[in-house]
Order: sequence, then structure tokens, then C-alpha cells
Amino acid sequence: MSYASRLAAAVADRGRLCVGIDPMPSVLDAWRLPHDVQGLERCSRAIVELLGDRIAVFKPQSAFFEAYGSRGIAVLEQVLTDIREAGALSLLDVKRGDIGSSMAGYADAYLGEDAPVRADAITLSPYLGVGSLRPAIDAAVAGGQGVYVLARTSNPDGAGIQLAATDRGSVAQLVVEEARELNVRSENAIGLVVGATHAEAGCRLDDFNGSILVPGIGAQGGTVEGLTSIFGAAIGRVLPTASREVIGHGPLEVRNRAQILTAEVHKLPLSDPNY
Ligand SMILES: O=C(O)c1cc(=O)[nH]c(=O)n1[C@@H]1O[C@H](COP(=O)(O)O)[C@@H](O)[C@H]1O
Repeated sequence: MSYASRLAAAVADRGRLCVGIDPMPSVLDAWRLPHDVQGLERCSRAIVELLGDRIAVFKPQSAFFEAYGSRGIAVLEQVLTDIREAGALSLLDVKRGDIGSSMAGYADAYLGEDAPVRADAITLSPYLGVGSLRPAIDAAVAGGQGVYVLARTSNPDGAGIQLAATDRGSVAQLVVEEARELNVRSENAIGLVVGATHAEAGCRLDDFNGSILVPGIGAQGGTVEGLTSIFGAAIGRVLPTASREVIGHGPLEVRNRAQILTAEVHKLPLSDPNY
């Protein structure tokens, strides 16, 4: 089954919210856990335990696992297994991007059938050219997995590059166009990342044909309510994601915060039934 179909089924069943697993030091503090591998493991596995039956997509942030070396990666492997066993989808936030041969290596690492750190989808950076991501896109299509390509990121520093003008529109717009064209032959396995923190998306998304991951809600100032005006006709394709807003207030708050956000997302005019 294609990633687009798997995502559609998951959100139809559980709602359209992606919860980020970012076990950073401030989150471990809120959970009263030590800044070590045991703290990392208890926090990240508990998030899946608390929400695994009700959230469609979990997005572990690789950085916070890599920080602990091979033992941190072992925890990430376990968390990805937990997510799979809970019946949810995993979107590993690794933001990779390299020349073709190295990209093929990353594709094997995160999307390969026998990869220990295998995820249902990964985030990719397109600044070596959207075409350079091809090995990961091909691997994703073959495995029923997806990729999310950075188009207009949520951070203020992104504007300088992403909104730079070219003769075909902004750089972000070029990423959108190339992803859309590649999607036609790729079962819509290619998604985009567009932040919730700007007054406008910074690129036209009306005829984009994949999923749109939307970070920046909560801790970075974006709101679910604000998505309608940012995304316009593309609202049916958004997959809002939040991490600290859900997991940053300790374990007792996790279910409650996730429920509030899920209910808010449910109120969006989600016309497109595909995502
Ligand atoms: O690819 C991402 O997920 C991402 C893209 C982006 O433009 N902005 C952004 O914040 N993210 C990630 O989304 C998460 C945001 O976490 P919170 O701000 O706590 O919800 C972090 O893991 C970021 O790395």
C-alpha cells in the first residue's frame, strides 16, 4: 500500500495530528527525568505508551537520540518499533540530503527493508537539489513509505534562502513545483514541510499533490486556528505537528494536551479526504 493510502487510513482512524518526540533536556526536566540514556528511554517510550492508541503519526527527532551516541540510537530503534506495534506511523525527523550515492546510503539507513532504524517516513533537505533526493524517493515508493521535503521552514532564519527570488518564483516555490512533478510518478509519496509560524505559506500550494507537514504549533507561536488562512485551498493536505506543546509539560499533561490539539485540528475544514 502506498504511503499516501497508509496515511489517509491512519488519520481517518485516529485524527490528523502528528506528535513530535523531542526528548530534549527541558522536556526531561519537566518529566523529572535525568539527562541520560535512561531518562531518554523512559520519556520517549512513555510518550508512545500514553498516546500510541490514539495518535496517527509520531515524529521522533533524531538529534536528541544521536546526542547519546550508539545507546541513544538503540533507544530510537526501540521507539520506532514501539510506534509500529502501537499501529501508528513513524516519521523520523533526520533532515537528510546529499549527492546521489550518499543519499542512497541514507535511504538504506532509514527506509531499507531490513534497516534497524527503519521509519514509515523521513524528513529531507533539498538544498543539493530536489533531484538529488531521488534514491530516497525511489526507496520510499518501493516500501510504501514517504519523504517530507523542507520547503518553507518554521524558523525565522529560513526566509533568507527560502524566499529568495528566482525567475520561476521563490526558492520554496521551486521546491514545491519539483516535488509536485516528481509526485506524479511517485504515488504521492513526497510531502512538504511548511511551517505554521508565518502569516503566509510563502509558496503556492493549491495544486500540490502530497501531504504537508506543518511544524511550529505551540512552542514556536503557530496555532491550529491560524492554519486556515495560511494554507487556503491546501488545508485538506496539512498534517499539523507539535512536540513541546504536547510533551513539554510532564507526563500527566500529555493525553490532555494531545486531546485538545486533536479536537482543534478536527474543526479545520479538511475537504480533501485523502490525507
Ligand atoms: O521538519 C521538521 O519537523 C521541522 C521543520 C521546521 O520547519 N520546523 C521545525 O520546528 N521542525 C521540527 O519540528 C519540531 C518542533 O518542535 P516543537 O516546536 O516543540 O513543536 C522539532 O523537532 C523541529 O526540528
